[in-house]
Amino acid sequence: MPGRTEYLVHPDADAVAEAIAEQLSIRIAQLQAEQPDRLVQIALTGGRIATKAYQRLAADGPSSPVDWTKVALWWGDERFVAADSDDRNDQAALAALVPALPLTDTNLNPMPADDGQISLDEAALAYGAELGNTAFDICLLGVGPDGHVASVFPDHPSFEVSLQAEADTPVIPVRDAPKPPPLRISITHRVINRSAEVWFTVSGSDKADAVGWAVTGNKQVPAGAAHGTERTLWLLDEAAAARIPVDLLN
Ligand SMILES: O=C(O)[C@H](O)[C@@H](O)[C@H](O)[C@H](O)COP(=O)(O)O
Repeated sequence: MPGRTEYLVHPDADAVAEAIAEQLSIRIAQLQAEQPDRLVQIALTGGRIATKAYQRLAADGPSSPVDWTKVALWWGDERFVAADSDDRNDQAALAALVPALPLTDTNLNPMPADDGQISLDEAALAYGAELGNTAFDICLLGVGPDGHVASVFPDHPSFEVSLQAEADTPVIPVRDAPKPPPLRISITHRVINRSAEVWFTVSGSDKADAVGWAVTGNKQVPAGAAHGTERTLWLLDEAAAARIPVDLLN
């Protein structure tokens, strides 16, 4: 069952990135205070706004209220390219966070890269096995202008497969993605929707239609079919929030 939905609208993209970083610090620290004996499970997203938020978290560094040694970082999707490719979603996050925070390999769960040995299908299966039944405390999701989340695209086989994913295939290979590069690995709606909290991170007027569709329950867009079991939080700038019905914002 979907939990409550909340909206935090900020003037511009920089303010949204600040808010994502601040909200993450607060919520992770809260979870750690409540349950000190376990790792807090976070799924990261690629995208410009999330990257700015990671840089902000890194800048907070030692003054952060979060015990980063007790956080597990996952990725919601990845471009199936070489490990050192700038095209990978994890590169920006790792470049910002790892030098600044006490994160070691035990905290990091990047998706497999195309090393010329592992196939796309094997990579998706391997990540699914690593993930197992993990339910994210927070699953961050960027949103494309078409309403895609992770690497699940509208009017594309990935969406149907994502909605129908079985427990033993929580992570899927994606081919012919409409946004390059064409080969990708993605968590499915099964995984997204078992997260306690799903946080959408969105900025820019080109996202306004997609946001409007998603928040009014349009199940034809991947973002509209994604929600947290406890909370779905939209972190947006005013331009991206332009088509959210006023009564939802109040
Ligand atoms: O794998 C990708 O191609 C990106 O990660 C992509 O899915 C991104 O998350 C959204 O398009 C939002 O990106 P922006 O925040 O940059 O608009």
